[in-house]
Amino acid sequence: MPIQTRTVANFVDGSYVETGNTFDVHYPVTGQVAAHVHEADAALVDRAVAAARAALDGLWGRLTADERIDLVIGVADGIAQRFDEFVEAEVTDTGQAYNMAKRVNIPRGAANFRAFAHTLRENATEAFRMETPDGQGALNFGVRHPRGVIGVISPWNAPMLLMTWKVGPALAFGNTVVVKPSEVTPSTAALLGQVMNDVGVPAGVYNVVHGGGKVGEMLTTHRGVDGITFTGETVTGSRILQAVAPTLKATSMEMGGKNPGIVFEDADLDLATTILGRSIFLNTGQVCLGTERVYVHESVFEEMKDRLVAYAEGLKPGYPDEEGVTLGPVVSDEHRDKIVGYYQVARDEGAEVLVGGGVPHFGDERDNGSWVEPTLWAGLAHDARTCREEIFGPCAALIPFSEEDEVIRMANDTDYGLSATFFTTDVSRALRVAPRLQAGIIWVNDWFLRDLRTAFGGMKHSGIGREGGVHGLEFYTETSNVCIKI
Ligand SMILES: NC(=O)C1=CN([C@@H]2O[C@H](COP(=O)(O)OP(=O)(O)OC[C@H]3O[C@@H](n4cnc5c(N)ncnc54)[C@H](O)[C@@H]3O)[C@@H](O)[C@H]2O)C=CC1
Ligand SMILES: O=C(O)/C=C/C=C(\O)C(=O)O
Repeated sequence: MPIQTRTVANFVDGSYVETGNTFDVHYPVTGQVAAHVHEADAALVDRAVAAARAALDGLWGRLTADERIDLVIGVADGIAQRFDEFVEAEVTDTGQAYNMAKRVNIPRGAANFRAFAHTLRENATEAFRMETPDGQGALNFGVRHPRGVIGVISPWNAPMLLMTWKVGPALAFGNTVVVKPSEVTPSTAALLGQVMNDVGVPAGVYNVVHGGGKVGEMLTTHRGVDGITFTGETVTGSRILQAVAPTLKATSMEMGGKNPGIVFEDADLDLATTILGRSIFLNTGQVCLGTERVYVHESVFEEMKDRLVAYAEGLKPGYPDEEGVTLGPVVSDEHRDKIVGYYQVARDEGAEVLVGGGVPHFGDERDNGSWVEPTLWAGLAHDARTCREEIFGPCAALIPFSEEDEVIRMANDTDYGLSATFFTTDVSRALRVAPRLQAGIIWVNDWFLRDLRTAFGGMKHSGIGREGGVHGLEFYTETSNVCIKI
C-alpha cells in the first residue's frame, strides 16, 4: 500500500509554524518516508510557552467553567468529524492496523476530552464547618485553580490516546498546554491543532512543538512552564525529574512496566489464553499495560504453554488495511533492533524458544520495514534479565509456580509496578490476591478494561502520581482553602 508523504508542522498560538529544519518519520510497515517534520528550536518553544501563558491570562482564563467545558466537548466532536484523517495519520506513523486505530486509539482520543469535561462538572470541592471558641464557628471550603502552563511529553506507542489522556484533563481543568509528542509519531498531535481552530478554542491554549529529547528538555527546564506530565520510559522519566528540579515544577510521571500475568490452577483456560494472548501481542507488544511475564500454576503449565504457542502461531502479520490482520510492525528500526537484542539475551540466558525469536521475511517491500516475530520463551530463571527488564515487544516468558504466596512474591519482585492481570474462578482468591499485588492497575479475568473515572498510574519505577477521574485534579489544579469566620 503506497502512502502519501506528509509535512508536519509545529502548532503555536493558533497557527502552523514551519521552521525549515526537518527530520523524517518512517512508515514502519515498509520503511518509506511518511512525513517531513519541522523541528522546533528554543525560540519557537519560548513562543509556544508565551502563547500558552497569554491565553491563560486572557480569554481562556476568563471563560466560565461551563463555557470551557462546552469547548472541550466540542474538541471531542471535532475529532469525530476528522476521524478518517486521524486514523490515517495514526496508521502511517505507527503501522498499526486500521481496525485498532478505528476501534481503540482515535475514539479514546475523543473520549479523553468528554470524560474530563464530566469530571469537572460533577465534582465539588470539599467544605468543612468548624467550631470556634466564641461558639459562632467558621466555614472552610476549597477553591481550585488551574495549575497553569502544562508541558505534555508523550510517547509513540498509542500516540493519540496517550497525548489526549493528558491534554483532555489539562484543558477541562482550565490549563493551557505545550505538547511535545514523540518525534517518531508526531502527526496526530499536529492535526489536533486544526480541531482546536475548527471548534473555536482560543489561540495559545493548545500548542505543539516537535523534536526529540532536546526539545523535551527545553520544556522541562523552561521557567514559564508550571507542570510537566510525562508518559514514557523510566530512564527518561528519571532524567526529566532531574531536569525539573531547579525550577521546582510539579510532575506527573507514567513510566515503564514489566507486568505479570498469573494463571491459577482454577482458571478458565480458554479465557486466560484469549486475554493473555491479547495482553502479550496487542499492538505488537507495545502497550505499557501488556504482560511480559506469565506465571502459570505447574498443574496447567504444559497446557497453557501449548495454548499460548498456538495463539502466537495463529497471529496474522500484515498490512494495516488487510482483512483479519492481527500483527503489525513495531514502531521503528531502532525499536526492532532493541527487541531483537533481547531475543539474543534470552537465548544467551538459556531460554527455550517456544515460538518466534527472530525477524520475519516476507519477500516484498515489508522486508524494509520494522518487523519482529511474536515470541514466547520457557526455561528462563525468574531473575533473568529477560524477565526483569522492559522489552516492549511481542514477547513473554512463561514461568511455572506451585504456591499462591510464591507467585505473589515473584510477581512483586520487580522494580516496576504498573499493571498485573490474573485468572481464577475462585472469588475468595481474587479478593485475597488482588490487594497483595504491587501494581497501580490490577485486572482479574480480563485486561485493559478502562473506566476513565478510575485512578491510573504506576507504583515503584512505573510512575509517580495518579491521573484519571478526580485523581488528575491533584496534578492539573491547585487548591486553596478559604476559611470564613462566621
Ligand atoms: N505508564 C504508562 O501509562 C505508559 C508508559 N509507557 C512507556 O513508554 C515507553 C515507550 O515510549 P517511548 O516513546 O519509547 O518513551 P521515551 O521515554 O523514549 O520518550 C517519551 C517522550 O519523552 C521525550 N524525551 C526523551 N528524552 C527526553 C528528555 N531528556 N527530556 C524531555 N523529554 C524527553 C521523547 O521525545 C518522547 O516524546 C515504554 O517504556 C512504556 O512502558 C507507554 C504508555 C503508557
Ligand atoms: O488507557 C490508558 O489510559 C492507557 C493506555 C495505554 C496504552 O494504550 C498503551 O500503552 O498502549
